[in-house]
Parts: sequence; C-alpha cells; structure tokens
Amino acid sequence: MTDQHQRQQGLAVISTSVLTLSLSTNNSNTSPPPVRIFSLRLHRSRSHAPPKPATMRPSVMRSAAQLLRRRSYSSASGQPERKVAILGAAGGIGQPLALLMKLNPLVSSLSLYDIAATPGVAADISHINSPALVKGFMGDEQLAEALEGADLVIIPAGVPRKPGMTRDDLFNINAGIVKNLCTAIAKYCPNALINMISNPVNSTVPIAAEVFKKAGTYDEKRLFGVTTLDVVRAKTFYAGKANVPVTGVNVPVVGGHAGITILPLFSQATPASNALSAEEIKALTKRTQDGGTEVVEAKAGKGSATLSMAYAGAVFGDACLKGLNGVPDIVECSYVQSTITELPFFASKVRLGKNGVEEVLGLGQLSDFEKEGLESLKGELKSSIEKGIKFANAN
Ligand SMILES: NC(=O)C1=CN([C@@H]2O[C@H](COP(=O)(O)OP(=O)(O)OC[C@H]3O[C@@H](n4cnc5c(N)ncnc54)[C@H](O)[C@@H]3O)[C@@H](O)[C@H]2O)C=CC1
Ligand SMILES: O=C([O-])CC(=O)C(=O)O
Repeated sequence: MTDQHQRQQGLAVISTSVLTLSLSTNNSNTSPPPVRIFSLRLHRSRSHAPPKPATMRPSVMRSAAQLLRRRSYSSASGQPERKVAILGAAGGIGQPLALLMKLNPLVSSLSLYDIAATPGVAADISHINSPALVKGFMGDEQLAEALEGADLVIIPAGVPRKPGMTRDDLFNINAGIVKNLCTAIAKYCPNALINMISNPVNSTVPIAAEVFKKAGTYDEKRLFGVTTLDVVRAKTFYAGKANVPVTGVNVPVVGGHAGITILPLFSQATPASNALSAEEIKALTKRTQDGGTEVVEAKAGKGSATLSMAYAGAVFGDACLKGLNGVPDIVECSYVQSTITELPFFASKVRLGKNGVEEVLGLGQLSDFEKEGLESLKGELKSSIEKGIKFANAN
C-alpha cells in the first residue's frame, strides 16, 4: 500500500468517526455501543484490593497492568484498547489535538495533562459522544496517573515562537520542560511511543533519547519527532503550484524541523508534475522551510501554528496507533534515530509497526538541488543534536 493510500486511510478514519458522531447526534435514541473500559476496572479493583504483598513493587504492578491492557480489546470495535496521553493539552496545539484524538475511534482512553486549565478542557471534550474516556490531570502530583498505562504520549508542552525568534531560541525554556516530562515517562510508561512536538524538535528528540538512556528505558523504535506539518505544508503548496487535487498528493520531507534542515523532496512528489520550473521548485522549497515563520508572522505575537499542527499531530498519532495495532504498511515521515546519513537523528520516511519504528526508509533518488540541500543542512542539524545531548547530560 502506498503512503498516499495510507494517508487516505488515516483521513477516512477521522472522517468516519465524525460521520458516526453526527449520525448518533441526529438520533438521540441510538446510544453508543457499550465499550468495556479495562483501565477503569483495574483502577477500581486496585483501590478496593487488600494490601499488596511486600514483594509486589509498583513498577511490576504497572508493567503487569500494561501487559494486560495490551491484551484487552474493546468489545464494540474489536480494536485493542489504547490510552493516549497529551502533555501540554490545554495549549494552542493541545486543545484542538485533544479534540481530534477524542474523535479517533482507535483511542479508548484520553489523558489530558497540563500545568494549568486541564479540568476545563477535559470536562468540555468529555461531553463529545465518541467512545474515548477523557480525564484531565493538572500539576506535577497528577503526572504519574496521567501517564500510567499510556500506549502513546504526544508532547506539545512548551513555549511557542514570537516574530523574530528562531525555534532554537525556545531551547532554554523547552529543553527543561521536555527533560522533566521525559523523566516522568521513563518512570510511569516506559513502553509508550513518544510523539515529540515541542520545539526545537531537532534538539528535544535527542534530549528525550538521553533522558531515556540514563533511565535505562531507551528504545529508539519508540521515539519520534513530529515533522508531519512539514509534509502537510509541502503537499498543500505543491498541489497549488502544480494544479493537482491536494488530496491525492504526496511529498516526502526529510532532514529536520527548522529552516534549511527541512528538506522537501519535490522530485519524488506524486503525482509528478513536469510543469514546474527549477525556480518554482526552489520557491516551493523555501516556502515549506519558512512555513512556520509565515504563520508566526501572520499571528503577530499570538503564537505559532496550532490548528494545522493539531491536524498534523492527529494524523501522525493515528498512524502510530495503526502501527501498534498491526495495520500493515503504515509509512510516515518522522525525525528518528537513523543511520541513513552520518547524523544520529534524521527525518525520513519510516514504516510503523507493533513496536513503533519497523524500518527507517532510505532517501531514494535525489535531484541535484536536493543533494545540495542535504549537504547544506547537515552542519546545523548536527549542532542542534549535539546541543540537546549536551544539555541532557549536563543537567
Ligand atoms: N513540531 C512541530 O511541527 C510544531 C511544534 N510546535 C511547538 O509546540 C509547542 C507548543 O506550542 P503551542 O501549543 O502553540 O504553545 P502554547 O503556549 O499555546 O501551549 C503550550 C502548553 O504547554 C503547557 N506547558 C508548559 N509547561 C508544561 C509542563 N511542564 N508540562 C505540561 N504542560 C506544560 C502550557 O501550560 C501550555 O498550555 C511549542 O514549543 C511550539 O514551538 C508548534 C507548531 C509546530
Ligand atoms: O514555526 C514554529 O515555531 C512552529 C513550528 O514548528 C511550525 O509551525 O512548523
């Protein structure tokens, strides 16, 4: 199955769920089918259980609960039950992302964590008549419960850019936030897949890797930098210029997620277009690389991309869940540990599976322009990676 088919399948899931939603809203006599909520039962039985034997450590209990959860299935959908946690869920990205994940039929439990405002966001979203059970968590003391048993943790926590800033200017604040959250993830849900949205992604992913290595929980297959918004933009801009229907377009975007490290491979775009000149390809590349800045400037001090990012995050999260559930040939671009160049982290097409990354796909045939772009991005990407690693090990 091609990427394009996969993407269409992903969209189909979201739109099917919206359709289901509107159908059941139109017919108030139709109550949603019962869903067995295993996490709730576990929780209840734990609180009424006799004291634990001294040998049963909390980490063992947690692993057992996680294993059991992996084997539990929703009787309504036949899908495995999946808990998704969003950290930074009350923010500009967090809220619409929480909404989209609430609509995703693969999600059975949605855990919304932030340092503030999550009770309101959770109460609001929980009224939507889709199957996912929503719970809000706020502050350090509730982080453990927010994470326990999570299959997928999506992290849009941290500050966004203002005009004139680079993503790297966010490092000083966001590096510490990501480090603390990843320390908690290593403790409470070490087997979860991590989707890192917080910027600068080129550095926050290496930070997460170092934190997990120190904790002894690192599995390179489970850590993803979310670069889907670059793909979303490349598709939109290409479709506009090549004058082809946007829904059928696919464009791989490789490298990293900042400025020139974002390298769209328009030579591999499908459907191919012979109508685009070298100058037009150059302009499309620049627009994709500057897409984030375009939004930051248009928002004029009120943050960066939130709605398109929530969409992109929901597409990537959905792909990860499909992979976990064993759906074959799920391929998305993502910034992962990689050996396809000399850099230790690199974004490229990745095949997703039951353990996360199943295969990091190669770059394919590049045009001369793309080969040049690849060489020019390596220096910046390398130093962003090193900066993240140094921070994680010094703090
Ligand atoms: N990977 C990508 O393609 C993109 C990444 N981003 C990045 O996503 C991040 C979030 O952006 P927005 O949602 O617009 O920002 P925002 O400021 O609207 O929301 C961030 C949320 O994180 C929360 N937060 C802060 N510290 C936290 C902590 N320790 N634990 C949990 N939550 C915490 C805040 O309370 C806030 O609700 C930024 O770093 C931004 O640069 C934004 C767009 C695209
Ligand atoms: O540009 C930013 O700061 C946010 C971001 O990563 C994007 O929109 O691609």
